[in-house]
Amino acid sequence: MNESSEHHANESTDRRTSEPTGRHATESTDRRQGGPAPSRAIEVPGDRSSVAAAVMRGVGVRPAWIVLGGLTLAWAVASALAGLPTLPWWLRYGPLAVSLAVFGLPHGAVDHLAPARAAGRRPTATWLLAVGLLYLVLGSAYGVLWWTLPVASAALFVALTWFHWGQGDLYALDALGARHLDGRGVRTGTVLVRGGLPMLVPLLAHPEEYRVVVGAWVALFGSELDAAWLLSPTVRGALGGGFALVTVATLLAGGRRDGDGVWLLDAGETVLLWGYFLLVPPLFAVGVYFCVWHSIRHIARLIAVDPAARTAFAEEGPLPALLRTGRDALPLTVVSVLLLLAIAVVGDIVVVGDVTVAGGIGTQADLRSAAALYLVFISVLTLPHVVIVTWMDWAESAGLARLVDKQ
Ligand SMILES: CC1=C(/C=C/C(C)=C/C=C/C(C)=C/C=O)C(C)(C)CCC1
Ligand SMILES: [Fe+2]
Repeated sequence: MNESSEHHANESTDRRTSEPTGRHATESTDRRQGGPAPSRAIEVPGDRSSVAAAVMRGVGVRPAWIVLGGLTLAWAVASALAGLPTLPWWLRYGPLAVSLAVFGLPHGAVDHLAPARAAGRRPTATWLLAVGLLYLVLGSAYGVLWWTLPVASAALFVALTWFHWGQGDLYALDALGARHLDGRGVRTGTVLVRGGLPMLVPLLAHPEEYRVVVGAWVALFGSELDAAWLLSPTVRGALGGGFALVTVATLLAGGRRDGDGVWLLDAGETVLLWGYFLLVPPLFAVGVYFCVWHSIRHIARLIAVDPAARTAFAEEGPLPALLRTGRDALPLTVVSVLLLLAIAVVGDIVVVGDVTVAGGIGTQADLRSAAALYLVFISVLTLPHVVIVTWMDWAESAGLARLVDKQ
């Protein structure tokens, strides 16, 4: 039996003995998805849902708490002692730069393998072709939209990220075995709250930086952002008050269903993220969150759906599992970075051979445009990525799928 068919057999064992994130897969799901005959199956240590929960806890949750909790605390102490600290430019843009190679961009660079694995199948050329086509069609459509309607495209990017990052956290809570999310209302609220924390809360406390960042996206296409109304204290106050109400209502609704350990974790994370995004300056805060929170949680999911990485985690621990997934992500991460560089050179954002590049990108304006180009590039990749992740939710009967399927 070659390596990949062996993995495939492992997967079928897991599918029969447990559920994707704990609950809904049955043998009939397996058959519907065309799983192979179970008789050749080889045991993976631990069933799929318990390994998935352990990966999510150890890889997805704990490091995120340490980093974001530490930063929030450090920021609170520093502001109390010395007034509001300002970040040097390299630190402000640092996390975004790091996300090009570590966790951030790579978390989407396994999209060509992940949907097949989530469905309990082996990725084949047909899967790769389908994912490639999806990226080509949706990515170019969004690229054209940026050229024609930059401001609407910027709004769509924030909305899409709100949805996608909320969807990611909902899945993570499911993987941890949440029982308090067993209802449509509380699940919708959770997507809204978890996505709104990184997308709305920075606007409440740091409107000017928010405007500058989004303004730089549309400026790439020769447009200007006229968002004075959105930045006014009245509008921000109303948005913040409304969002705080939704946050409290969602947590209370969950707590009434089941105030167990995962509910406590959910409430703790929600409070942590409120504090983090209120205190820490947006570009840095969102950059760190993107790498350490959203992306690592998705990577934990990627480990759990890949029989080989799951076995590596169960037998050898998190690092070998992360390395396996990292290896899967490497080729398309390299292709994406090269593509981004090519676009930057063609679009005159980064002038290769210029002294400003040799000594680090020169001015603040250059840096701002480079970061804007990177974020617009991410937005184009995010549209198909969201389709893939939503599809995975359905394949695993988790996350968003349980919002629609279940009351
Ligand atoms: C940087 C930044 C923003 C938006 C970032 C976005 C929208 C990032 C999306 C990343 C995605 C979708 C990654 C893939 O999963 C804000 C909040 C507008 C203002 C503050 C700084
Ligand atoms: Fe993602």
